[in-house]
Amino acid sequence: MAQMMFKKQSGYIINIWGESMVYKALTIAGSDSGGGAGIQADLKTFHQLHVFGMSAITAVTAQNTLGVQGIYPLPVEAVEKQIDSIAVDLSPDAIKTGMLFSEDMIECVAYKIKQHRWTRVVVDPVMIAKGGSRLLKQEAVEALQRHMLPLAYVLTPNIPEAEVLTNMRIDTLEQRKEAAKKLHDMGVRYVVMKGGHGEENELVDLLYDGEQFYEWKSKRVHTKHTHGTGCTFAAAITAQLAKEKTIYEAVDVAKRFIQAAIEQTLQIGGGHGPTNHWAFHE
Ligand SMILES: Nc1ncnc2c1ncn2[C@@H]1O[C@H](COP(=O)(O)OP(=O)(O)OP(=O)(O)O)[C@@H](O)[C@H]1O
Ligand SMILES: Cc1ncc(COP(=O)(O)O)c(N)n1
Repeated sequence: MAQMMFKKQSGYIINIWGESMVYKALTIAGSDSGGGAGIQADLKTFHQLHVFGMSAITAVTAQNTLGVQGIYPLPVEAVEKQIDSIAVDLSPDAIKTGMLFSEDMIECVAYKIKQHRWTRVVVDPVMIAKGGSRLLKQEAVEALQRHMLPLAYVLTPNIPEAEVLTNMRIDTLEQRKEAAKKLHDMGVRYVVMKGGHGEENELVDLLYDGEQFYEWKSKRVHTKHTHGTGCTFAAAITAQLAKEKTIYEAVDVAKRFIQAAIEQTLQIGGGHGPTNHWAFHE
């Protein structure tokens, strides 16, 4: 869709000629029954950012704020079918991938992304849930490196995920930059390394575009209610890319989205509660 002046109305976007323009984003990820992460976080974020959300579910998790009680991967064929159904009829403007779980699933999703020639692809390399449950099998890490990184227009690792993907230890900002360069060399167009892990009061999210580094700094909110921060942040980037924003604009909105979602906490559940997807308004 061509970039043009527009205003928002009733959730979707009206262009200067009064025509409605609906931007669409697809998430290929796991379902979180608790609603704070995974597919549910992605769809809520797309909706709040005025993008029509679609999903292909890779696995169903029984999950709440206390942890993950069960993981039920879907057959690869079911994921292929969901993706094809969307592709033939509802061509997405941007794609996000989240929990992919197994080597087979990664191969299938990578094949489908190539087959449908989707290029605005945000890969969130989800590996381990907050409570410690594995959302990506150990033996599938290599498949993620080999098949997904070259397809990633944007990769959004947190620091532990960047360590696994680059096989290096990351303690300092310099090491984060070195890891971002490695990930770029592995085929990623834009690396967005999230700085949520750690104890510092100031968080730094880093963007590497192959030439320069850009930093987004924010104040750490001291709360345990951060379930789904990674998914929500990457989904906000995806929504902005669907609307043809640049990567810099997309990260900027995503950063403000997640900051508001963490600050204006909902305080639900007995454990790590979800973020507030209603908090940010564009
Ligand atoms: N306590 C916090 N206060 C403010 N911003 C935060 C906090 N925790 C995370 N963020 C922000 O949230 C986004 C996601 O970062 P994080 O590193 O937590 O991702 P993640 O590890 O994938 O998420 P999760 O821990 O939920 O799996 C980043 O923009 C990060 O800066
Ligand atoms: C189905 C599913 N996908 C992803 C995550 C990780 O969530 P996040 O890293 O955003 O907390 C999760 N807990 N459950």
